[in-house]
Order: sequence, then C-alpha cells, then structure tokens
Amino acid sequence: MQIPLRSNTTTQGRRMAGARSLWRANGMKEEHFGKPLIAVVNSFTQFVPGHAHLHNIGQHIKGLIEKQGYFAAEFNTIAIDDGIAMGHDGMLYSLPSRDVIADSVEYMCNAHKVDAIVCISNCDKITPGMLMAAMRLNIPAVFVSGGPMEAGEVDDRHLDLVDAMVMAADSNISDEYLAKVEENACPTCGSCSGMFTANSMNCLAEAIGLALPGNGTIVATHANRKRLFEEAVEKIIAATQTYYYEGNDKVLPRSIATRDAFLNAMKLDIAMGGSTNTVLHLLAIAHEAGVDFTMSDIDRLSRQTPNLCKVAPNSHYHIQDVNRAGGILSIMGEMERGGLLETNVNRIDGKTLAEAISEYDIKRETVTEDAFRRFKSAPGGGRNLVMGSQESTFKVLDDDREKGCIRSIEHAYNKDGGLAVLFGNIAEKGCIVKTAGVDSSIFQFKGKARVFNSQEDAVNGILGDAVQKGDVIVIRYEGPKGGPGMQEMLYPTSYLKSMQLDKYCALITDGRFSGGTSGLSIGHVSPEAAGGGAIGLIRDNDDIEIDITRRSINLLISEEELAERRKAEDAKGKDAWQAGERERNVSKALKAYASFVSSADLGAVRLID
Ligand SMILES: CC(C)(O)[C@@H](O)C(=O)O
Ligand SMILES: [Mg+2]
Repeated sequence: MQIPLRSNTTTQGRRMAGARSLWRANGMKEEHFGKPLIAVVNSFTQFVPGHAHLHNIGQHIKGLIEKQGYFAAEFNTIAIDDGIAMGHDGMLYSLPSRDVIADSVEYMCNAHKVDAIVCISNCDKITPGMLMAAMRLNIPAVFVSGGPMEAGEVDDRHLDLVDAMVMAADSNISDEYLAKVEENACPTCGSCSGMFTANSMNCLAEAIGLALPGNGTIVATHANRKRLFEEAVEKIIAATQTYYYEGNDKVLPRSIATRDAFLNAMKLDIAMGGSTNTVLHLLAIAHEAGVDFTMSDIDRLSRQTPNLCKVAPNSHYHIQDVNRAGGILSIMGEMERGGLLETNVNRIDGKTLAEAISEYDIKRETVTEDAFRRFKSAPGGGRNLVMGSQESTFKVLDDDREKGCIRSIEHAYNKDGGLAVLFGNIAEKGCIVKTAGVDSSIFQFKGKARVFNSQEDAVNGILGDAVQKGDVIVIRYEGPKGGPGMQEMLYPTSYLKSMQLDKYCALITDGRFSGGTSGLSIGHVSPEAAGGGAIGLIRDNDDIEIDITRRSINLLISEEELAERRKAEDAKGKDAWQAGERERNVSKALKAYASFVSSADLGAVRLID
C-alpha cells in the first residue's frame, strides 16, 4: 500500500501554483514534483570544532540525493560548544538548546512538508535534539555525526581538553608545559576525543539503529567518515522508497527506536561507561517517541550490565581506540554473547541488530571485510581541520578482550555496570553516578556537607581551600528549573582533581556533568532544590552517607528534623526554594524554558499539555 507523500501538499494541484513557483525558485525541476522531498538537516557552525568541518558535506549530500532524481534542500540548526560555554553563564543555554534544536527541525520539516531527513549532528545537544525531532516527525530518518576528534598527543601521551582544564588550575604544572598541552589537546575537527557526551550520544544513535556502523567511532578526519555520509544517502533513499511506495513502516524512527532498542542502548551506555548526560537524553527521546522508558528501567539495567570498556576520562583510551577494537557493534557483540541484548530489532539499513552484530563484531567468524575497513580507520596525526581528508590505517586491530580497550564479560572492569542510580532522602526520585569513573575505594563514603548555592561559589570554594579532604560538596539550585538549564559541573570536578582532592571528596548536585567528569560525582539529584527537593535543606557540616553498592544516598538527620527544615523553608513564601543572593542574569528566553521544564528524572523535558 502506498503512503501519500507529505510534500504533495505543496507540490500537487492547481491551487499550489504559488508554492510550486517558489519551489522552482529554490531549484526544484518539473521532474521533482510528486517525488519525495528530502531535507538535509545540518548543524554546521564555525563556533564548534565538532561542526566546523560540516560546511560542504550538506551540499555533497544534496548532490547525491539529486542524482537519484529527488529534490533535497539543506537547512541548519544551532550548535553550542559546551567546552567553550563551560564555567560561565553561557552554559545556562546548553541544555535548553536541545529543545530549540528539536523544535527548529520540527518547524522546518512540518512547515515545508518534508518526506524524509538526513540528520548531520555531532556535539552534545545536537544529536539528542535531532533524535527528539525525528521521533516527533516519525518520517524516514538517518543520522550521521561529524565524528570524533583525534586525541591530542604530548610526550607520547594521549590527552584532550579535560587534561588542559585540570592542569590549568594545578600549581605543580609549569606555564610552559600547560602551553604545550593547550596547543596539542584538540588537534583536529570533530567532537572531543574521549567518552564525552557527544561521542556517547553518537554511539547510542548507532546502538539504537538510526545510524550506520562506525558512526560513533570513526574519526572526523578519515575518508571513511565521508563514506558514512555517502552510505547514509543510499539508506535514506531506500528507506524513503520502501516506506512511501511499499508502505513498509519498519524503517520509521518509531519502529526502530522501540522500547527494546532503548533498553539495548541504555545497556550499551552502561557497558561502555558513557556520559551521564545520556540518561537525560534517552529519557527525553523516549518521551518524544511515546516509549515507556524510565529511571527505574535504568536502575534495573545498571544492576545487570557489566562495565566492559573504559575510555577517557576514565582511562588512557580515546574513541579512536574503541574504533580500533571493533567499535560499538563489537561491544554489543560481547554483550550479545552474554545474552544481554534483544537483537531482533530493526535498523535503518534494513538489518536486524543480530545481523549487524554478526557482520561487524570483529570477534565473529561471520565478520565482513567492510567491518575491517571501518575499524581500521586511524587518526592521521597533526593538526587537521578537514573532514575525510586522510586515509591512515591501523596495522592491527585490538581484539584483546582480556586487557584491551573492549573487555569480554568474563574480564569486565566491574560486573555491576559503569553507571548507577542512587536513591535516598536527598534524592527521592533518584540521582546518577558514573561508577566507571569512581575509585572503588570510595564506593562507600561518609562526609560533612559543604554547601554552595551556585557553581561559581563552589569553584571559588574548591580553589580557595574552603573544601577539605572528606567533604561532600553540595552544589544546588543548578537544576533544570533552578539554574535554569542544569549546567555541567566540569570545572568544579576538574578543579577537585587539580587540588588533588578528587579521591577524597564527593560532589553532589542537582545540576549535571560533562562526560569529562570523573570521581565520586553524583548529579541529576531529583527533585531539584528549586522544585522543593531535600537537597535544598542540607546545611553545612551535616553528615551525608553515600553507598554505591547499596545504591543509596542519605542525609543523616532524623525524619523529624528534615520535616522541621522543610516547614521552615516553606514558610519563606515566595522566597522559599530559591538560591538567594547570587549574580546571575537569567534572560526571558531562559525564564520561558524554566517555566515549562520538568525535573532530571523525567529527562528535563518541557511539560506541555
Ligand atoms: C566539553 C565536553 C567534554 O564535551 C562536555 O560538554 C561533555 O558533556 O562531555
Ligand atoms: Mg556537555
């Protein structure tokens, strides 16, 4: 059964003469009318190294689609560089930009009646924003990211921007050495080279099945990255044809991103030690897809899924090393061997996950030559800002599942996952910790609260010696509503490292973290302080007890005392549950966001009836 094209609305019938004449002015030819209209959804910007190399690729894709006889038109979304926006009020805009991106894709595609989309994403909020839009639109969609940056190199050691941030506040590092690190930490175009948020999300797009093998791990500079874009064109043409001309709805985003696909993606995230932001984003994408997927699923999965991979900031490996070890489908191959995945799920290339694993897990006999081509894609070295401009290859792949970058279940770093959801009287709706980044010696931690009502105060406290070994740093009124915008606390966690306090302190916040954060850093505390959460009732010198093994986090005061404090806070009327004095300019745009946004345990989606 044929499905009518959405674009027929503006290209068919006598009454659409005006719209057709505008389409002609856009370059549409007679033969394009009545055929699918494909949008190239780009996110090129010269503000973000993860996107600066995407200028020409959109037009390259348009050209390839038009060779197949369909009209394609490109538009752009915004993209914020979290690393540049980090640590000042620019970061208030980062998470809200996810929803701006989702809305802008919806606006463009519905206003112009687009039939299918190729999404060119990369950095932190762009992939989730576009995925949210794809779920809303539910038209054929394929995702290709700009690809990871090559790791920096200084004195034979691989490093990245987080090393530069940590060293910048470490008085043991000389100015000369820091300058060398700064110069070399970010050598190429692409998303920052560790298991940070951008790369985590692009790996998850691959796990869900909306992106092709290698999407998460082939470096931006490699020719095989450019090929991924070209293959994406083949896949979107095939998906568009089978959906509209044969009525095959298996290729639609909501048929691919099913509950099983979300569970698989979350398990992959736990196994690979992904950024904690993935929790927020998967919840939000599932919400848009109408899929029942909640914090309690994440809690359950985190107890069943081993941690098979540790990448920077949790080890010396970078994403290029995950590629050399066989990429995401090889991690999923290890998980499948342990019966951890539901592999009978569809992918955008028409394969099931079972088929994809059999072709791309480098440890299978059935692995294809095409898999080796992708996973041999190596960094080229040196400064290189051009997409697909080098063809270096790894001479040998890393198939050591005992000590290599990807471990088998038998040799897991931790049988109990790389991520945990904790509950307790200060996080009744849960909070998140990336256990892959926590030294197991502090899985149980008890300390005195050092309370800050803003990230800025916390940074000053950490660098100004207000924080001592054994403290639990509390940073609150930084949640989705309270910030607003739920800033990433990368500077506080990096400065704890600079001050050599990271192994002796815990940090809890209703804000969130960068993928570059490690240590006993517990975020997304829900409900947030601005929403009446008990994190707002903590006082300096209160005892706080954290037990990762038991998944608990508690303020050690009696229920009566907690109730008293709540009563006193509520009695402040309109001043209740506010950060109090702090210098922060919150624009009207951000206030509008704050008035709709939900708590982190719901993915910080905007609640609109
Ligand atoms: C700047 C970073 C490291 O990319 C951060 O934004 C993240 O979330 O991982
Ligand atoms: Mg980020």
